[in-house]
Amino acid sequence: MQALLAMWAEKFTVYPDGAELPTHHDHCLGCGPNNPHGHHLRALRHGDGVQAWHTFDNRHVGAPGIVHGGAVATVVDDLYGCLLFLEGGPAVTRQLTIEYLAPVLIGAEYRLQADVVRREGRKLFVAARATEPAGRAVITSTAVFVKVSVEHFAQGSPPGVPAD
Ligand SMILES: CCCCCCCC(=O)SCCNC(=O)CCNC(=O)[C@H](O)C(C)(C)COP(=O)(O)OP(=O)(O)OC[C@H]1O[C@@H](n2cnc3c(N)ncnc32)[C@H](O)[C@@H]1OP(=O)(O)O
Repeated sequence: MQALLAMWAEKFTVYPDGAELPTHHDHCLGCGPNNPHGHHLRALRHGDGVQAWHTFDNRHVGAPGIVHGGAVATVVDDLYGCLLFLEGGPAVTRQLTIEYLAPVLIGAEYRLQADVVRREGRKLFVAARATEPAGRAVITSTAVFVKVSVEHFAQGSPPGVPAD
């Protein structure tokens, strides 16, 4: 676990515009490449924010043909988690809101964008949206993240339980 946390701290560095951002870790539900239930999200720096193109598949279905709202929230939350790589240090979700404006469809590609709206002490106020290729927004979101030290995540590895 300590090695994982040390490796993770190195990910909070400078990324040029357009650069692909790292994953949180291999088994992250949002972006981990080795999580068989995961979304395998890949995010790029886009200006001062992040963007991703994402297609949900049948593992994330809610109503037939339509993505489960919780799966959408997972991806948006993780996209914010990628935005944190541009903020120099980790933070965690304290509040997440999603406006489901139109059904998100299985098999359709969406563009996701997330940006920091403002910083206030330990708090980051962020906003995101997912749009169809033609530009119509299907979801909008806001969230409050609170900055924490890397040690915050050591809570997730109680004695005797492997980190992954
Ligand atoms: C790099 C990370 C990977 C990201 C992966 C994707 C994101 C995630 O899934 S993170 C996992 C889910 N989230 C969590 O597990 C977080 C669980 N919550 C916690 O651990 C704690 O509540 C924590 C650390 C966020 C804050 O704890 P603590 O500092 O004791 O809280 P508290 O002092 O009450 O609130 C912190 C600040 O937020 C403010 N605040 C709290 N709620 C809100 C809100 N809804 N809106 C605005 N501000 C708020 C408080 O007023 C306070 O402000 P200030 O610093 O000015 O006093």
